Amino acid sequence: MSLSSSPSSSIPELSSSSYKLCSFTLGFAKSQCFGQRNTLQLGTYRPGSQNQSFPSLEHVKTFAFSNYKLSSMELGLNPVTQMGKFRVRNDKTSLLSTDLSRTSNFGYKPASVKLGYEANKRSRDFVFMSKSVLTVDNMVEIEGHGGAGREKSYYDAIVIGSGIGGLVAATQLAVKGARVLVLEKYVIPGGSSGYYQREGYTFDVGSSVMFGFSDKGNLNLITKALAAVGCEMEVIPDPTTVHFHLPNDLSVRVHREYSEFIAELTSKFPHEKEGIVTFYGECWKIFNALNSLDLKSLEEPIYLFGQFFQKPIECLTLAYFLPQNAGDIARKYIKDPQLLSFIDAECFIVSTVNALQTPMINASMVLCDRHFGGINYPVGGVGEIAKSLAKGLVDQGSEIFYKANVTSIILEHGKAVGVRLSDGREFFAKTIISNATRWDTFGGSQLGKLLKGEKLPKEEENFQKAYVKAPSFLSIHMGVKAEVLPPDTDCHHFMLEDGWTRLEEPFGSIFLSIPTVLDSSLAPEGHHIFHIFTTSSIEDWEGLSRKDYDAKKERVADEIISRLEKKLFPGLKESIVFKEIGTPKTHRRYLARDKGTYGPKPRKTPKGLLGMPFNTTAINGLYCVGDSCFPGQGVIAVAFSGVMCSHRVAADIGLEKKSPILDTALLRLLGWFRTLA
Ligand SMILES: NC(=O)c1ccc[n+]([C@@H]2O[C@H](COP(=O)([O-])OP(=O)(O)OC[C@H]3O[C@@H](n4cnc5c(N)ncnc54)[C@H](O)[C@@H]3O)[C@@H](O)[C@H]2O)c1
Ligand SMILES: CC(C)=CCC/C(C)=C/C=C/C(C)=C/C=C/C(C)=C/C=C/C=C(C)/C=C/C=C(C)/C=C/C=C(\C)CCC=C(C)C
Repeated sequence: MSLSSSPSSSIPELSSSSYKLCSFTLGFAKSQCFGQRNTLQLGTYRPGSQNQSFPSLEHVKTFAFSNYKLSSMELGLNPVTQMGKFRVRNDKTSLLSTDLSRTSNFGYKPASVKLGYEANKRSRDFVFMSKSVLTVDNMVEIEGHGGAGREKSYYDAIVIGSGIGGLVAATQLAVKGARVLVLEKYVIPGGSSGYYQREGYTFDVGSSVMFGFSDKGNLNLITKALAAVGCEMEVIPDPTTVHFHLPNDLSVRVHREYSEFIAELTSKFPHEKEGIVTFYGECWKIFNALNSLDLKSLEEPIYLFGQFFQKPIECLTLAYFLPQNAGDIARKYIKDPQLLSFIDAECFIVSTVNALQTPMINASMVLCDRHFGGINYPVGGVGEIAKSLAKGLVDQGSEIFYKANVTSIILEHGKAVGVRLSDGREFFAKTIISNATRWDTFGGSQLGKLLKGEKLPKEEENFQKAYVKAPSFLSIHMGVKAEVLPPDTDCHHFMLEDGWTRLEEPFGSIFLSIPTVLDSSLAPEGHHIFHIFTTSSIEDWEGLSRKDYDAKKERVADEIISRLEKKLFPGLKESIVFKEIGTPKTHRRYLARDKGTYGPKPRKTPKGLLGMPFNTTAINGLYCVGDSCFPGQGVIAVAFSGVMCSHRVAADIGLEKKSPILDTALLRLLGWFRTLA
């Protein structure tokens, strides 16, 4: 695919040749960092270079494969983080042996793969135990070289939680040379980007739509985060980001090719052709500006001023759009109410609010990345990303403990210095990074406050005034017989059949992902996965007896499935062979998120992203990362939050340049900006 990403061009030029990434899907193991599910064998960690900067040819891993074609695999490579060389070998350092010889609808047919692995990062030898295979059934409690008896170790940073935000912050710090400890309450990494397995199915816990996961540009933050710790993953390109099924029988496919998407949308709204091209063109202006920057912490003045100096036009473009929302900009160019509702739906699927409440920068990021780098699905499921990051972290000499429930943050003279676990263990570090939501970190509700006895800082009070918890989800994970899928069914669907007013109502719109359309290895032969979700608030599920709760789950799920059956998949109910229903209470329990919230949503119309807090907090030594930080919800968004957080923390612990005077001035200025939102 050739897309012009020139920062100055407002619309990319698109070639008709589409899926360059297709060639990635032939004959690879899932992740070149982490092992194949259930098949990881013992391997030896070899001593070597002490270089702790970003991986280079000298100190990244060497992989061995057999029976595959490698040439076009570029994911995870970028000018800064070259992945080293690949060579065929077959010796006892091999970690994987797997046969993935099944074919998906999208032509994915991996060959039999043998992956060898040899790393040279730290001076110590250690052996990967077979327990590093992370499945829910075969869980890990501690990864790395530490464990019991090391509780008083003094780390550079402790990260509470291993969502993608926490893992990116941790891995980025580790490659800068920091010694990091990640403490995860659950038994596997990933949080809402985790997975679970049942009866031969591998289900993604949350969304299967991965932005920022391509081999292009600067905004492929997930690819870059993996590459930084020497991992690259096999991906399957998704030809359609989402297929919308909307009121008045409006059906729109968001094709990977931008020109095809624009052609389809203008064919439905020919009278709005100019408005469509101009609105999406504004999005490209922002995307191209973002894509031209070297993304780091906006709270670090040396970097920020440096970017303004090097890319003044791009930075001013971003500063101009920072306080604006997508709906206002759409209304400048588009008048048709149905088309404006379509833009609402475009924004809703990534922000859970309409376009008038969605920051223009966030909308632009997703509305363009899906055509620029495209949406790519990781072979083996979304859970592979977190597993690879966790493995990469350990490879850097840092640690991750599972079943480690942090119940409080320890303060000394007002500074965060450590954490206490529910089993009484305490760990100490120079800095503490919380990947729990800001509500779970600071309180504001009765649940899970990590800063016990502390008064809510003014900044957090302001955050809670500006943002409320978005509702959670009802999710239905199903295994269905393959025959129920009409030919050429897309992977992701968004359905709102009755009327636009139901868009934001609980159970109003339905999200459906069928990841087995892309990767058939996730389900038993002849079957597909249906992952259905719809917004739902925890209040709807509280105060019920167990019997009533179970009955309500079945009833509500049955209604949702009936709607899908009626509109899209005749015979769906008959085809179900496995079904598991999760409510907001399930999300609260497994993701440790207050009310099971999907993330923050603005209480009223926001000033774009202006009011979103960054990573520093009012507590010295305490940082937040994840979706209650700038720029908000979404896997790529929290990955950016992780990148920003690691840069700010690295500067504060002396691993990056810093200027205390400029720091004070910038942090004050940013705090003042937030009060304007
Ligand atoms: N539902 C979806 O469609 C979906 C799917 C995947 C990802 N996402 C995105 O991921 C974003 C969230 O990512 P994130 O990185 O902010 O966080 P996250 O919620 O995914 O992960 C946080 C992790 O911290 C752990 N944790 C919380 N409190 C803890 C404690 N006290 N002690 C130890 N561990 C604790 C949790 O168990 C969890 O693993 C969401 O905004 C969402 O957009 C959404
Ligand atoms: C500092 C100041 C004040 C100023 C200055 C200026 C500047 C320089 C600025 C800058 C800025 C920046 C860099 C920014 C950045 C941003 C970003 C990166 C953003 C991002 C975002 C992202 C997002 C939001 C994403 C999201 C996503 C999501 C949520 C997704 C989801 C999905 C789903 C749910 C799926 C669906 C499904 C179906 C349909 C089935």
